[in-house]
Amino acid sequence: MIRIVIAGPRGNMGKEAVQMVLETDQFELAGVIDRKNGGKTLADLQGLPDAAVPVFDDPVHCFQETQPDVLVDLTNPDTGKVHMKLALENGVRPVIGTTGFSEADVEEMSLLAESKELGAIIAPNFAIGAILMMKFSQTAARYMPDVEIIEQHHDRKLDAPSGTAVKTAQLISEVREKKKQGHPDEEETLQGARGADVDGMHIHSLRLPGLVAHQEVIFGGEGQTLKIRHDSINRRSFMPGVKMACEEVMRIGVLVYGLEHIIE
Ligand SMILES: NC(=O)C1=CN([C@@H]2O[C@H](COP(=O)(O)OP(=O)(O)OC[C@H]3O[C@@H](n4cnc5c(N)ncnc54)[C@H](OP(=O)(O)O)[C@@H]3O)[C@@H](O)[C@H]2O)C=CC1
Ligand SMILES: O=C(O)C1=N[C@H](C(=O)O)C[C@H](O)C1
Repeated sequence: MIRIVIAGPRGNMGKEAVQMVLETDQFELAGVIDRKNGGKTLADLQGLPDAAVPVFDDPVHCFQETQPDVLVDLTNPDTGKVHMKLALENGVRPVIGTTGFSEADVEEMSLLAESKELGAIIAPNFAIGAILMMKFSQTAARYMPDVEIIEQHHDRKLDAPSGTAVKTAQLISEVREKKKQGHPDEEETLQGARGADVDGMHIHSLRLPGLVAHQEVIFGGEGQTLKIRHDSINRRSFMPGVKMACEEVMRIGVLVYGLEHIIE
């Protein structure tokens, strides 16, 4: 039995994660972290299952009271970083779905996990199809190094570019020479027109109501283009990956950044 605490249970992702943990035989929902509802139970929260799971507003109090194995964090960038650090300091293995971690944040958490000899996972995207999109993009970039990334999300998203787009660019950077794309004399006559620049690759972020999470990686070569696209049309699409990460984090003793290291 793996005892799990979920931070952000009222959110889009948190609600689905609560449901998934309650429905999984080998998981037990030990508690949830919700800054607005400390002292209540899950059953008191609107739209959440009728379960006698304690709600804590203070993460350290939650870890001490419930002694969980795993923290699943689905909050926001600032809170996710604080929760991850507190989890590791209190002997709890973090599974972080929250995006907005910089390379320096990942490095800092990696050192902390190593010093505590605890498994930890930061997963910019839990959807299996999105992980395959990233892997396929890395393979394609070996042969077609000119590439741009277009990510599309709902308009409630706090961070841009998405964690998935940044991770995709990092994976591509591992296999291609650094290069500047477009015309060498290219100039933006409107700032931002060419998007964000990661090692010469451009990322374009769209935010619209009606979208969930979508990404297209477009490669260009002489006389041809290749498009690799993934769409999450609901948040249940992420749950098999969350489940897999909760199991895997119990088997490892270091930080893993990205589920592509787990799905070989
Ligand atoms: N890795 C992946 O596959 C995926 C990752 N994500 C990421 O997960 C995160 C959550 O996304 P989503 O569910 O759509 O966002 P929501 O805004 O729907 O949910 C975020 C939740 O976090 C809560 N929260 C905010 N601050 C705190 C805090 N200090 N303590 C405890 N809870 C807090 C909010 O509650 P309130 O503010 O009301 O207190 C809210 O319920 C984002 O970073 C997103 O990018 C999303 C989808 C997939
Ligand atoms: O905020 C979201 O919704 C999502 N965030 C993640 C990201 O930033 O890549 C994963 C997925 O795209 C949904």
